Amino acid sequence: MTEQTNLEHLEFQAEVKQLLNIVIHSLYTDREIFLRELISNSADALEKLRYKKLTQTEVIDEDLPLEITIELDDKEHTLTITDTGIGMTKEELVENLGTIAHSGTKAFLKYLAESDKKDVNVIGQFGVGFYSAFMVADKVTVETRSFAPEASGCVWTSEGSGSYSIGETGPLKRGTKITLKLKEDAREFAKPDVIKRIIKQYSGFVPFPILVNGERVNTVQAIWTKNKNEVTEEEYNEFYKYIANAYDEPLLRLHFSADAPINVNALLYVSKHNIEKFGFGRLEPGVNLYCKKVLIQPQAKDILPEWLRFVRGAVDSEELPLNISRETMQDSALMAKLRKVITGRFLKFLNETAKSDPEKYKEFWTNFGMFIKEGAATDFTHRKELVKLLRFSSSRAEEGQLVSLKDYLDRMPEGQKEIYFINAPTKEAVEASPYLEAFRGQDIEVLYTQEAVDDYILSQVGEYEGKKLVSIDRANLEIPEQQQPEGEALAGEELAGLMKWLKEVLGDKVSEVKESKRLSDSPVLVVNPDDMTGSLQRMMQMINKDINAIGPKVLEINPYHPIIKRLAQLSKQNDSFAKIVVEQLFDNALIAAGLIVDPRNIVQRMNMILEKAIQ
Ligand SMILES: Nc1ncnc2c1ncn2[C@@H]1O[C@H](COP(=O)(O)OP(=O)(O)OP(=O)(O)O)[C@@H](O)[C@H]1O
Repeated sequence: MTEQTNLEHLEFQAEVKQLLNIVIHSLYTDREIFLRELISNSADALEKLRYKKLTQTEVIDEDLPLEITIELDDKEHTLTITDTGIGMTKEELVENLGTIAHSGTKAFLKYLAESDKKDVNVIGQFGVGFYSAFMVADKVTVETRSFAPEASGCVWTSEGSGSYSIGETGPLKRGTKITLKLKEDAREFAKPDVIKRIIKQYSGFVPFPILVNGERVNTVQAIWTKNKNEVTEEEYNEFYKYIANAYDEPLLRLHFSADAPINVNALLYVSKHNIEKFGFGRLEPGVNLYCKKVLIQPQAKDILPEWLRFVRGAVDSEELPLNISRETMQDSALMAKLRKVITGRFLKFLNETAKSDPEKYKEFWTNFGMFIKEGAATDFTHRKELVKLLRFSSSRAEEGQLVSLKDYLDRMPEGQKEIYFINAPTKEAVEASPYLEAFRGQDIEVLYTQEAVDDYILSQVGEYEGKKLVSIDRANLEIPEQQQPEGEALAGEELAGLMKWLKEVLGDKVSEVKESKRLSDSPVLVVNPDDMTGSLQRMMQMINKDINAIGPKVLEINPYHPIIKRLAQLSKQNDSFAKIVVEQLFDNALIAAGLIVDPRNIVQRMNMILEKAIQ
């Protein structure tokens, strides 16, 4: 090791410390994945260097071969991995390996806190793979020299506990060398046979030579250009592990080739985990673009629409020019054609999976449904296909069962003209709400949407197979009339008088008060005079931080309900307590609609009502 000067001791950022603590003290099932993480970092560094050379940036040690070498010393118990990649400057070292917590650090900690499996092995997918070295080493030394001609060599060392030191060093060749002093219980990782096996298992597809004690161990195979029957299940899984930086098997896989309208070979995967859900930030696209097996662009942005950024894999087309630049790629007609073919094929594949393996599709939907919704909300071109992939809970579905629009249509009674939905963050809440009363009585199915985006999509789509999609919190809902409840209803002038008085008491909060044809048990209900469903309004309340940002409602009243009948009497004297009751009824109805209501008013009013009740 070279000599170090100007050594500085620095503390790891708090979340990095926490992460290291977990990594060091966890029990692992697959700690050998540390090697894949380090190799993958080296391969990235080499890829970046290759691109620099391609774009004519000046790099030092230009003739160094692009490769990864691993030296094992079974006596000293060390493993050293060296690459001739892009290297790091001192500032980059500090930023990348210590002081700054990347979004992945937080997301990984959150994942560990929330996941039942407490699976440290997924570390690579959170972009903090380097730290996995501390699973097997009690000391890690990084010597590195950036490609930039003016940079100098630097050394970083740490024992993983709290701090690291960093300093400059004598002349180094371009690239990065990482030395692991292996823990006593990890000494097997200095044995060539063990290391060669791990490389074959996880890193067989790394597109740069990997040499172990001088012997080349990986042979790059472009399995995506082969016929399906020439590729084994194992090879598929290995390639996935390489391309997705994963340690487990994929959830879904699609391998296809086509000649028209464009030549393409594609091998695409969906992982089992969706790390964007854990606050990782936006996933980066994960499909590499090749031309005749030569990598043209890693993680190509334009090969798939944004909302398919969770897909991992390889796309190869003979028709792409080798020297295509990122800029020309963006607006090339060729890329647009490729994107169309691949997206169409992938959507078809998802639909087929939903039919042939509903359980698997459900798992996909639970983890990745958010991307399908994003697509349905933003991608007009593919909306029709995406809508078929949407799933909902429903008034007819059992707990955990999911329903598609097609399922709904298939069992809809003859004569029903519309498809009904209501926003329901939870099934329990909506099933206790007044909106369902009329539907329950008539056994008409209602789909439950979960998020505002669902309502947005359904209102944008407007109809499915010729049937209008209607939110049941709309004012002008045409449902068959309810069977009349028993007893006498308020009617005629008394009813008209009450409605007029209610409008006066509630003022601008309501645009209209009318007799309800859909209530059986509840006294009142608020409905929306326009297309803004309750969930969209709730979103507006949150965005504007204003609970009044909901616009006027239509108040429907149940003329059979005792509260309504009693109010009719009290309204004649313009009773002040009755007004309080009305305000409270209205707020109760807003709560039933899932809207946010000022709790202070409610509590104050409730206390007044209680006081009166126990007099
Ligand atoms: N061999 C290397 N050469 C150059 N830079 C490196 C090397 N190893 C790590 N780095 C830098 O350190 C950063 C952090 O590495 P780390 O493995 O923790 O995360 P990552 O590489 O961004 O994500 P992933 O774990 O998914 O590969 C990298 O993004 C890279 O900039």
